[in-house]
Amino acid sequence: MSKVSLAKDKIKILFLEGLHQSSVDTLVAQGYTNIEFLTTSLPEEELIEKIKGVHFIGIRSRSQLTEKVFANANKLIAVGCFCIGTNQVDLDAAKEKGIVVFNAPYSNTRSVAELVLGEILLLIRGVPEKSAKAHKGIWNKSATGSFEARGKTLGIIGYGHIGTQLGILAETLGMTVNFYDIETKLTLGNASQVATMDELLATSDVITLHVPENAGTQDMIGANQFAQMKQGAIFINASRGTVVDIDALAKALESKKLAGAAIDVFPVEPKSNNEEFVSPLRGFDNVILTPHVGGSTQEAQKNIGIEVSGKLAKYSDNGSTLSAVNFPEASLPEFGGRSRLLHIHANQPGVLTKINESFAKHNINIAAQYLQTDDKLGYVVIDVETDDSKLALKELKLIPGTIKARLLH
Ligand SMILES: NC(=O)c1ccc[n+]([C@@H]2O[C@H](COP(=O)([O-])OP(=O)(O)OC[C@H]3O[C@@H](n4cnc5c(N)ncnc54)[C@H](O)[C@@H]3O)[C@@H](O)[C@H]2O)c1
Ligand SMILES: O=C(O)[C@H](O)COP(=O)(O)O
Repeated sequence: MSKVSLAKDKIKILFLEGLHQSSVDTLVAQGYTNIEFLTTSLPEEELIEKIKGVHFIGIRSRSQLTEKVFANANKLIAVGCFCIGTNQVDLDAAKEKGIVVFNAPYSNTRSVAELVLGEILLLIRGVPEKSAKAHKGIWNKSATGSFEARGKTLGIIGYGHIGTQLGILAETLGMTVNFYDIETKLTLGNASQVATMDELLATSDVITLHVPENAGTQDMIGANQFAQMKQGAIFINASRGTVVDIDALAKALESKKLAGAAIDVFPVEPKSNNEEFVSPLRGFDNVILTPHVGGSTQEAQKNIGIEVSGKLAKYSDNGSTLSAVNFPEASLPEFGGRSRLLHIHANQPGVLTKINESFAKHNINIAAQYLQTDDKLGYVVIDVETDDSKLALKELKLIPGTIKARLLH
């Protein structure tokens, strides 16, 4: 058989944003050695040039994979988001081109929960302000505005992986944990779900956000919501910058409605460590500002590298799309001595029948076949004898509705 599948060392991989070394090691250990590694994100125009000819791209939260970028991604097979959030990727545009997107849904959960827990303890004691004063030579030994976390109420908005883990940790400090979520959630520990966000805002001593960025969460906390909070409440956002109206937050701090805040994410974030951080929140001594480092621990980054590179390698090696965020999920067995073909098509009636008719016509024996669909896409995986694979690929490409057809091996 002449070789029509791509050798592993010909598969071009582009990693942006300084991924952990484990991301590279995991792929190299599986034979994928053609990796370009950049430490920064790229502006759209540069990315458009750079992505041409790339088969796999790995990013974190800063790289914007827009429709325009995907339109120029002539060889792209899959995207690895080496983080939780996938809002930086136009998932529909990727899907329309048959490009699978993976992420790491849990690997940095604990790191964010620990950071927020630490911030709660520091803010409730007024430590950031006292520390800032001490640095200026001001000795402010006083218990005014300084409290224990024990017995206080933590209000969590978004009770998902991070929110639940934080809730458990906060309970060990003796905090009462309430949460608001648009879904009815199984509560962990002694947490209580409240019916409305207004109720949560009005009853919490500390409010922390753990929602994703989407149309429903855009500016969900603004002047109206700050007005409903308790006088002297503490506010934390380590979710996404677009969730909070940052000018309204600055006003709530200026007016002393809030006793303090910790903010890790911003509506506009510097593209690299060389760019200045500009924000109306600079200069408040009672505000902890961190440069989007909620998930930036050695443990999280190492695990994310192994997890997401592992998913990319598995998709490349055997077609598994398990835990893809924009694609029908298929968990597939190994294909032994045969060849495996992948066929991604628009989910319209009759595609599988046409494939099977075409293979029958050409006497291509199907050893195994798997089909997964969602509202837009159909994903068929077919194992055939290696001698038939080249013809099978040619026939697959002719099926109406085909978005991508590939021979894995
Ligand atoms: N600062 C960081 O470095 C960092 C690290 C990891 C994750 N994040 C952000 O944190 C977010 C949450 O992470 P997660 O793993 O807990 O996600 P998750 O998907 O497990 O949980 C999100 C929860 O928010 C709820 N939700 C969605 N819309 C809501 C709304 N309008 N009101 C109330 N609840 C709503 C969902 O039902 C879900 O329970 C991520 O989407 C990501 O953007 C930031
Ligand atoms: O979505 C996430 O996991 C966090 O926002 C972390 O993003 P980062 O990898 O860019 O730090």
